[in-house]
Amino acid sequence: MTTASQTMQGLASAKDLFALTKPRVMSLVIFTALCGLLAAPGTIHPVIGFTAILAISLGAGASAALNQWYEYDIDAIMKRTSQRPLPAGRMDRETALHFGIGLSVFSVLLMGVAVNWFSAIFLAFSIFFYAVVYTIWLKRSTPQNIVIGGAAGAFPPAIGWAAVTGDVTLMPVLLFAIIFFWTPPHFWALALFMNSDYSKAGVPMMPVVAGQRSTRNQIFAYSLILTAIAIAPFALGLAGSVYGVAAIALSLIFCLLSLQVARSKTTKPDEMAAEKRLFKFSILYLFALFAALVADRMIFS
Ligand code: HEM
Ligand SMILES: CC(C)=CCC/C(C)=C/CC/C(C)=C/COP(=O)(O)OP(=O)(O)O
Repeated sequence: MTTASQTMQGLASAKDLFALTKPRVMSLVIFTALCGLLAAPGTIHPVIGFTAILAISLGAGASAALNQWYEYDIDAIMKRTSQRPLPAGRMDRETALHFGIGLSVFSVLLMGVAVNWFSAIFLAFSIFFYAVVYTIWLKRSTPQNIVIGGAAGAFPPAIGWAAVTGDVTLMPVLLFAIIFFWTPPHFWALALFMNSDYSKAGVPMMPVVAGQRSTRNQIFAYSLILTAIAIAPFALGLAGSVYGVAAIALSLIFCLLSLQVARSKTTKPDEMAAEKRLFKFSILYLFALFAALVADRMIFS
């Protein structure tokens, strides 16, 4: 007979399995994939489209579980991550590994069988990139970890696109590039005010290795590149004026906030209002830019 406490434990581990998928971060990953799918030319049956997004969501969640399986040691050291299921001792590593591998295989097979094998291979590559290239290889070895490894988070819109068309053209490459160049300002803004966590854990994030001044300048440089790429779809005639206006306005705010970060001299996390503002806005930026792309497609097609 199942006791009340066993039922509670069962529920708690289901909650922890869900937590292992980093649902809040992945919500934006999934949204960009959905926008890639909706912005692609051609049509997809709604059930197949839904299945593609489900497969991407499961694959992204699986890669996050594998990330935490490997990182249980540094997650235990950092205050922000210390309450995750593994470092908090609510789940063993083997469970996380089996969950991550099982879900990865299922998501790729689902994509291949129900949608197309090009998208499935693309999804498998993204999972590999986040779990192995970023987490196992780069994160602990170079301050360029999030620049190169961040590519994993930039693939989903192109996977969504490929689910419809079966290929990748210039537009999904630009969508990839937008997220690729967005990731350093998004993450380094946070790394500036979370610097002590990363240095304590010995993770060579940019502010730890190159210092705050260099990181602030690089944030601004990446914001300028991001602006050029975000406007490119409009400038090249691949998106209409709704997207164009949104891209210009959002990127202008992004650059202004980055400039404030670049000009700030504070080294105290409590005083890093500009950095916190940029981090928060980075999330709104990507949501709004991709929403504008879909709105643009709906209006102009
Ligand atoms: C290597 C690349 C990236 C790194 C290192 C990174 C790191 C982080 C960290 C440390 C946080 C704060 C804590 C947390 O909620 O876990 C965060 C928050 C967030 N990230 Fe990223 N991120 C990256 C790429 C991305 C990408 C590609 C997306 C989506 C397209 C994204 C979306 C978000 C969202 C939505 C949040 C806020 C979560 C919340 O509200 O709690 N991130 N990111
Ligand atoms: C389809 C597919 C496979 C998508 C993957 C999407 C992806 C790579 C997102 C990366 C975002 C993310 C959770 C970064 C956290 O970095 P971290 O792990 O260094 O952060 P932490 O310090 O919070 O653990």
